[in-house]
This record gives sequence, structure tokens and C-alpha cells, in this order.
Amino acid sequence: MRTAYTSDQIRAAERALMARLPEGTLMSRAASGLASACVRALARVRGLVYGSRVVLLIGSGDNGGDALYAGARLAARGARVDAILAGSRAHQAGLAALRAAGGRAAEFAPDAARELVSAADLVMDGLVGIGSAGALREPYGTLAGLVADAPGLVVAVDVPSGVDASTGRVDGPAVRAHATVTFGAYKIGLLVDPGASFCGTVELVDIGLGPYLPDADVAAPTAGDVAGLLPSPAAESDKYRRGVLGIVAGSDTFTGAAVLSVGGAIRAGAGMVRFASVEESVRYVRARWPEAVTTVLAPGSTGVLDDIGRVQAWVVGPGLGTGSHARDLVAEILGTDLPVLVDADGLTHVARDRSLLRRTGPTLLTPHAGELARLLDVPREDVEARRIEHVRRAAHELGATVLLKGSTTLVAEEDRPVRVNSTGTPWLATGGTGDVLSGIAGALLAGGLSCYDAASCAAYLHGLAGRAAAAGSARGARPGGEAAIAALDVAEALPDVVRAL
Ligand SMILES: NC(=O)C1=CN([C@@H]2O[C@H](COP(=O)(O)OP(=O)(O)OC[C@H]3O[C@@H](n4cnc5c(N)ncnc54)[C@H](O)[C@@H]3O)[C@@H](O)[C@H]2O)[C@@H](O)CC1
Ligand SMILES: [K+]
Repeated sequence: MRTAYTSDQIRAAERALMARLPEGTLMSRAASGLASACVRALARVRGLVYGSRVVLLIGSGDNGGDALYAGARLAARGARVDAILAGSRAHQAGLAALRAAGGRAAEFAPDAARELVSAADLVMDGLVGIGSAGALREPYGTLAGLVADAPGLVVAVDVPSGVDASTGRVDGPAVRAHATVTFGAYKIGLLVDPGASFCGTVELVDIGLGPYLPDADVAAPTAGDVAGLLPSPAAESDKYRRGVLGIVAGSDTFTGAAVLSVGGAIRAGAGMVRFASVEESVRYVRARWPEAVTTVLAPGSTGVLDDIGRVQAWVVGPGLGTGSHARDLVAEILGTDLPVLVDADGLTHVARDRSLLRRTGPTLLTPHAGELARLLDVPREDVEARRIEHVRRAAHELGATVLLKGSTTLVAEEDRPVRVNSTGTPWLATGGTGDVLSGIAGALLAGGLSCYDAASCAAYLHGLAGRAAAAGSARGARPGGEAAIAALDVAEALPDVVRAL
């Protein structure tokens, strides 16, 4: 599990560790890790450090200090290093080290800064780190803008400046980095959007903080965590013991969602899928997935669960419709004691009548930002800007496990760390992939995982499967080697992805 922390948590741990070490030890560890990462990056793009042009953007705090010391190390290896001093002051010892190693430094001036940045092989962003508060002030905002057009590599020191390290919130301009070298532990804002999308690849430099960190409020499962959680069949397994999932989805108008949800469940390893819907949807599901056992629901019929047969978990909602019959089906399923995943139109019914969620069995809700906004009755922009806060609030207020979809997916449950998943790819932003996700998570629920684990594993596998489908390979993408995908490709890529875990 990769754990992540707020700025305050990191600071407290740093204080505790610093009290036991000679002054300057931590900054020296940070700068050394940062310089090594820059050397590797320069070696990749230029072949060598000697003669490369490096520009340091320096703010007034210790984040600038890290960059100055790392710049000094690069200068000592023959890089031509220029520091742009953008703050009211600069870390004096760091500045002296840079100068002693042959680097240069000058106060920020717009034209000179533009010229330096546009000629740099590597720009190091040491404007602000975990000490940042609110939107970037000038001239930092201008520098973040210059960096956006930089032809060279952009390496953020600890956190891309402009990203709130504790939440991932971005108010105004921010540095968009190719890589972020972060110290001691992951900050929450590096894993959660919108911040996460400014980081590029994130590299963690160990400075010895581990023993001083508190229990994490945010964690990202790794491949090993997911492999350890996934149910796998044993010799005595049969289809019932592996987990029977009931899916109630689709309508006369929306048949595709049902096909995709059933596909996700089958490919994710449900022992059996029992699917129930109106005739039109059942016809499409039968044609694509003969493995599913189907029940045709007469229009308007209720009291149908006994006809569908025994299941261990339910998925309800994809393509179901927002009319009163759909509402009755959602209510009936939520009236059971079984784990229930509510998605799509199912969420509309729950948003209209929260009392549907007063139940004894476990509930997993899988909204995107717009659906979560409706569930909480807040503007969608608020959810998108402060995703962690809203997903936590939803789990608390609705008494359910909540999976918030997006480019990074969040899973919240009362009194548990928020789980973050960033395995996805922008190619997944296409119609129907959410329906596949509902089937995957449903299959894992039926297989005996808790809502929390089912949701986190499903998000992980779904993201990787999207990546694999876009790359045409379970081993992931080659740069430039990706193409558009259809939602069913994601379901079809699942077995390869699970094999490669
Ligand atoms: N504390 C430690 O033990 C260590 C700290 N390290 C580095 O120190 C950083 C934290 O240093 P600081 O606490 O000095 O804080 P920062 O360097 O992150 O920022 C503080 C400075 O930025 C200014 N500032 C804050 N918000 C701003 C905004 N929105 N626009 C413009 N200026 C703004 C403040 O006035 C202050 O001068 C970490 O991110 C990391 O890079 C590392 O050297 C590792 C060890
Ligand atoms: K920074």
C-alpha cells in the first residue's frame, strides 16, 4: 500500500526526525535524491549531464533550498546552472553552495526568465513545496506559465508549485511537471486529481521519515495488494461458492449498459451471473453472453427477486431508467440484506430518496462527479475541485461505501483511509466503461470481498485493463503506442491483466 499524507502530517514527522539528526541532514538527503533523479533524466534525454542547461526556479522557502543544493551538485558535474530567484529571499546556504559550484543566480526578470526557460534542458521547480498556501502569488504564477511552454524536462521539487499538497486542489496557475521528486512520503495532492495530473511520474526519495509518520488517511493499493485480495478458486470451488452475482440493469431504450455490466462481471470471475431485465435487454445480453442466466421481467412487475434466484450480491442501475418501475426494482434490491452495488440510474433514485439507503446490508455507490454532486446536493465543480473531501462526506452522510469515478478513482468508507487508484488512462473516458466497472466490482462483492476491497480492486483492475486495451498489451503502454478503446475491450482485457498482476 502506498500511503499518503497531508503537509501537516509530513511536517510533524520531519520535526520528530530532525530533532535526532544534525542540522541540514534532511535537506542534504533530499537534495542528493533530487540531483540523482535529474542526472538520470538528463542522461535519458541528452545522454550526459556535462554541458546541459539547467534552470532552477527558486522560491523563498526550503523547497528552494532543496533545488539550490541539487543545482550545486549538477553544476559540479559540469551542467550550466542558472537560478531564477523569485522570492523575497532565498535559502542562503543553498545559494552559496550553488555559486561555489560554479552556478549562477539572479533575481527574477521577465525577459531573462523566458529566455533561460526556453533554452533549458531541464527546469527544476523549487518555488513552493509543502509550505505553500493558496493560489501562487506573483511572480510565481508567471513562472508557472513560462514552464508550460518549456521545451525541456520539468522536474517538480517535492510538489508541483500551485498544487495543494494536502488535497490536490489547484487554484490558478500551477507547474505542470514531467516528473515530481518527492521527499519522505507521498503527499495526498500527488495522488488525487486535479493535483495528480500535474505531477508526471512521481519518484519518492527516502529521507528516513517512515517511523515518524502517523496512520495514513489516504492510501493507494499496489499490484501486490490487489493480487493478495482477489478471490481465486480452490479445488472444492463450484460456481455457487465462487459467487453468484445478480444484475438488474438495462431497459427497452438502454440495452448496451446491461451487456457491458454483465461482461465486466463474467470477465472479472463471477461464478455465475443472473441477469434480469425487460425482454429487449435480456435478448442483447443472451446474444453476447450465453454464460449469463437470464430472467425476463414483465413491464411493471415487482416482487421479482425470488424468480431471479439466489445470489450473493446485486448490481442495480446501469441503463435501468429513472421511472417508477425502475425505482421499485432499486427499492426491492436495497430491501435485501445482501451487498448491493448501486450505479448510474440507480443513483438517481437514491439521490431522490435517500431513505432507500437505510438498510442492514452493505452498500457500494459508484458515482462520477456529477452523480455525487446530485447525491450531496452541491455544485459539480465543488466535487471536482475537492474530491477527497466530498467522497468522505458522502460515505459519512449516506452510510455507504462510495467509489468516486474519475481520472483518479477514490474509494471512501467511514473510519477507513480513502483509497486512491491511478492505474487508469484518459482512453477510459468513453461511454460504457463505467458499466463494465459495475460488473467487475459486483463480481468481487459476490466473491466475498467487502465493499471497500471490492471497490478498490475493481478500480485498479479496470484502470489497468483500460491501459492494456489501449496499448494492445497486458504489459502496458509504449509511448505513442496507444489507441482508442471501446468499453467491451476493457472487459476483454481483464483476464490478461489479472494474469500479469
Ligand atoms: N522540513 C524538512 O525537514 C524538510 C523540508 N524539505 C523541503 O522543504 C519544503 C518546505 O519548506 P518550507 O516550509 O520552507 O516551505 P516552502 O518552501 O514550501 O514554501 C514556503 C515559502 O513560500 C511562500 N509561499 C507560500 N505560499 C505561497 C504562494 N501561494 N505563492 C507564493 N509564495 C508562497 C511562503 O511565504 C514561504 O516563504 C518541502 O516541500 C521540501 O521541499 C526537504 O528539504 C526535506 C526536509
Ligand atoms: K515545487
